[in-house]
Parts: sequence; C-alpha cells; structure tokens
Amino acid sequence: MIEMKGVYKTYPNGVTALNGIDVHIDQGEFVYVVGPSGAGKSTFTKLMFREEKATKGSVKVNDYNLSTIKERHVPYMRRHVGVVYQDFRLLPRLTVYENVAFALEVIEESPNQIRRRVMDVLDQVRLKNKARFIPDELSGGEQQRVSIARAIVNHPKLLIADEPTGNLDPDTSWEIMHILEEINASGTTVLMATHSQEIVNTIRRRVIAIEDGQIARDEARGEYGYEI
Ligand SMILES: Nc1ncnc2c1ncn2[C@@H]1O[C@H](COP(=O)(O)OP(=O)(O)OP(=O)(O)O)[C@@H](O)[C@H]1O
Repeated sequence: MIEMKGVYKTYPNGVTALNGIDVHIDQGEFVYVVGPSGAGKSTFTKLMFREEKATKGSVKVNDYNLSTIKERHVPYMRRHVGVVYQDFRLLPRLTVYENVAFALEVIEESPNQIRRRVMDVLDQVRLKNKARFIPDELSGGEQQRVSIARAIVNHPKLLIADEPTGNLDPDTSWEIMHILEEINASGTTVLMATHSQEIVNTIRRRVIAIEDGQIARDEARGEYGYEI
C-alpha cells in the first residue's frame, strides 16, 4: 500500500532531508518511525499525503502515484489518509462534534450520515459525552482523541501519527496507544513517528529507523534503539 523507490527530498533552502529511501509497507501494518531529531521522520511521513513532494524518486500510496498525481486529484487521495499531530490542531471555536463533522462536511456527506458517523467515531474514542465541549474544555488526552476521531471518521486506509503522544503524560499516552492499536486491528495501516522509547519497546511492532535521511534499520519487531 505504501511504496517508495529511490526517494530524495531537498527543501528549497538546500537542506536534504531524505537521501535515498526505499521502503514497502503493506496494508494493515503498524509501523514506528524512529530516529534522532532532524533525521527526516516528519518529512518521510509528509511525502505520504503529498504535504511535501519528493524531489526525486517514486512514492505510491494506496493506488495513487504521488510523484505524478494531478493537483486536482490530491484532495481525493487525501480522503484515504488520516493525520494526527503532536499539537492536535483542532479548531478552537468549534465543538468536539463540529471538529469531527467538519471533515465530512467538506466532502458533502448527507446530514444524517454525518450525524451517525460522527457519533460512532466519538464512541470509538470514548468521547460521546463530550460532543458539545470546545477544545479548551478538554484535557490534552481528550483533545488528542478528538483529533484521532477527526482523522478516522472517513475510514482512511492509512493513519499517520506524527509524535501523537509528544505532549501527553505517560498514562494518557498509553490510552492513545490503545486507541491506535484498535484502529490498526480493524485493518487501517498505522504509521507513527515517535521519540518514546518506552512505547516502542513495550508495544512491539515494525520499527523503521531514519538517520541522516536514510533508513538505518527496518525490523519486524524492533526496538527503539537510542539512548535518551
Ligand atoms: N519546510 C522545511 N524547509 C526547510 N528545511 C526543512 C523543512 N522541514 C524540515 N526541514 C529540515 O529537514 C531536516 C529533516 O527534518 P524533519 O522534520 O523531517 O526531521 P524529524 O526527524 O521529523 O525531526 P524531529 O524528530 O525533530 O521532529 C531537518 O534538517 C530540518 O531542519
């Protein structure tokens, strides 16, 4: 479902963030992306939903070739990819319900369908009782659960989480991990960039380590592998 061949990324300022990446990830895998700060992890994930374009090489995600995709097709491709960030990125003036519904309204689902799907997904992240709250009224962990709900409400094939537990305390981080595991168990591919040694070494999954823009390790049930 994800295939990169000979991928390079040089930013306009001349920094080369990815320096020859070849990787294949199957539908349904759970993959951690680890590595030192500035190694290229975020850039690697950004290529998968065309937040950034590769300078060279081919990137295929689902059935889309992101190296050749037409600009007008990018929004359709993105419907199959959910993204979760360290800093949640919720709309502060909208309620929990509205933050999640927004993702469906922009693709013109019917009102009934939207209501049903939003409530289903809020149930899945155990936030049905806070549907009318605004983000400021929620804890960090709850805000991250809203952002996960928003990312999966379209039933994407791929969920990208860029340091989803980076702003959370350990207990809350485990809660988020269990939700990501449930999403993965339902068949969604999960790609998670993280600096959490404890999580990677406890919930053992495939580990791709990026160093200086290259894949330094790729192990089926890997370890974090860095001193912190
Ligand atoms: N938009 C940009 N323009 C220019 N350089 C960038 C841009 N984004 C990232 N870089 C540079 O590319 C390199 C890789 O950055 P990237 O964010 O992918 O690393 P990372 O492994 O995710 O780091 P961290 O763990 O600190 O989040 C860094 O040298 C960074 O400064």
